[in-house]
Formats: sequence, structure tokens, C-alpha cells
Amino acid sequence: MASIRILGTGGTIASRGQGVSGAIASDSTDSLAAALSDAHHITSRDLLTVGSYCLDLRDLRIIAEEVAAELAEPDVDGVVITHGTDTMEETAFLLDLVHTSLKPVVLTGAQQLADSDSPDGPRNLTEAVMAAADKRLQGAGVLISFAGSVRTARGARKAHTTAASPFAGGVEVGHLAGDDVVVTAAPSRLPPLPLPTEAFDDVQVEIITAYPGATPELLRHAAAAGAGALVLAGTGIGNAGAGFADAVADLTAAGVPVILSSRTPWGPVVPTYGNGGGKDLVRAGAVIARDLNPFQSRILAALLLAADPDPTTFPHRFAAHS
Ligand SMILES: NC(=O)C[C@H](N)C(=O)O
Repeated sequence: MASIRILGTGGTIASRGQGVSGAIASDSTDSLAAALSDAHHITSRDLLTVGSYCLDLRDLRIIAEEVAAELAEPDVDGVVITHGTDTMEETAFLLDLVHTSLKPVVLTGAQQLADSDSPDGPRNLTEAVMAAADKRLQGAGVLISFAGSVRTARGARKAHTTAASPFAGGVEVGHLAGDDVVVTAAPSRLPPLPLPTEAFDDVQVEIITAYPGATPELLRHAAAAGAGALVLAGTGIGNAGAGFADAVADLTAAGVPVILSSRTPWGPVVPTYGNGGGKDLVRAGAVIARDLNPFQSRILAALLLAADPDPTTFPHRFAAHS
């Protein structure tokens, strides 16, 4: 029997009511945990009770601090976090970047409201507890368990708005078969970064997308409005149209790093093309995100800038954790 701490943040797993005001996160984590079997010793508490589309960087920092405090407790074997699916990949990735423990941290949620005809939250929570309690997942870092599949936070993304199993990507470390966790992989991990400080709350890292006819004006505007770094979600393998390379050069010279990611869901950025494409963007100073998507790139950039705003060391530090 393992000792598992459940921290609630809200999301659909805790939401009910489909009237004119829309569904609202309202259920306590204790009430979600009450439906669990007594296979493990469970304690639970609420950190927040909101949809994950409402979270800001301060909320993410507080979640990270609370998780670290739980993991430091000798009588805690693993932590489960209930969370909205919309931005689970961002919170999970931040937690993974700062994760220093061997104990598993497992995020889960639901696609169906708690008061729907067939809520998926109870089964997802049961499976997340099984994953967090599984000694073979020690050292696997921060994980997302959803609809029978357990995957690493790094690289995971919500890939479908309504599917029962909305997450894809990352490394699948296991799946649930009845009452068993079938462990299939042990992911390699990077050295952890320090927990975010309060400076993280106000770091401004904006995401700008390339598309036919896009101009670099929004990129320049975001920097003028105070962004400390920018993520350019380029097309395909990492490209952008006319004017972007000049803007990247100007912003880099002004001390505002531009990270080149891709708006394409999967695969790495590989600078290949000229005429304003990825080769020119990198020559202008863009920092390659490799295969970190724009949203996880933004979290890494914010964590690094909050720890040290020096733009000259930023490319090296970003490369070490992307
Ligand atoms: N399925 C969900 O949890 C979506 C919800 N809107 C949220 O992210 O909080």
C-alpha cells in the first residue's frame, strides 16, 4: 500500500452544470478522492478550483511549490494532481523541469463533466493513483495519465478537443490493463532546474504564429509591449515569411531572445530554407526549440528568464533543457 497525496486544481474533472452560465469547476478534491478504493492510503487537498484556461504563471508557480513540499514529506510515495486538460501540458512540463525527486508526480483530469451521464474522471483518477503508487515508475519524472495511457509531461500535448483520450506525444511509459500498470519505458531525464521564484509570475513570453501573409509587426509589438522573450511558431520545419528574419535580428540585438518553434504539432525544428526560412532566422539569432512545442517552449523560456534575465547566456541555457 502506497501513500499518495492528491492535489486538486479544478478542470472538467471537478466541473458540473451546463446551464446558460456554462460549466464551472466546483467539486472539492476530497469529494473526488472519496470514490477511490482503499488500495492505497490517500490524502487530498485543494490548491485551486478553476478551469485550466484561467491559470496564470503565478498559479503554476504555486502548484510547483506545493508539489515540491509534498514530495519532501517522507511519508508521501507519490503525488497526483487533478487539472483541466486545456493547459495540463504546460503545468506538467513546468513541474517536470523542476522535479528533483524519484517519486512519481502524475497529472490527470477528465473530458466529461462530473455530472455528465458517463463521467471519465473517476476512472482517470483511479489510474493516476495506480501510476503514482507504482514503484517501477520511480525516476520517470512528471507524467500525464489519461484514458489508460501514461506518458511523460515533456513532449505531451492536448491533441483533440473532445476525444476521450485527448493527449498525444511525449514518451508513453505505460498503460493500464485492468488493475495493473504495464510499464513499457523508462524515459531519460535532464538535470532539474531550480523552482521558479516570484519573478516567474510576471515574466512575459508571447507566442507569435507564422502563416501566409503574416507580417513581423506582432513580433515587434510584443517586444515593445515588454516581452522578455518571444516564441515564433514557424511554419513546418521552422520558417516564416518576409521581414521576420530582420525582426529577429533587431530583437536579438535589443536583448529579446526569439525562440523558433513550429506550429506543426509534431517533429523537430530543422533550419533548412533560405529566403526568410529557418536558415535565415537562425542566422539572425533565433534560438531553436528542437521538438519543444510553442507552449512548452514558452514555459521553459519563462523559467529561465525568471532565474536569470541575461539574454547573452539564454540561448545556451535554453539549449541545455530543450
Ligand atoms: N477537459 C478539461 O478539463 C477542459 C477544461 N476546460 C479545463 O481545461 O479546465
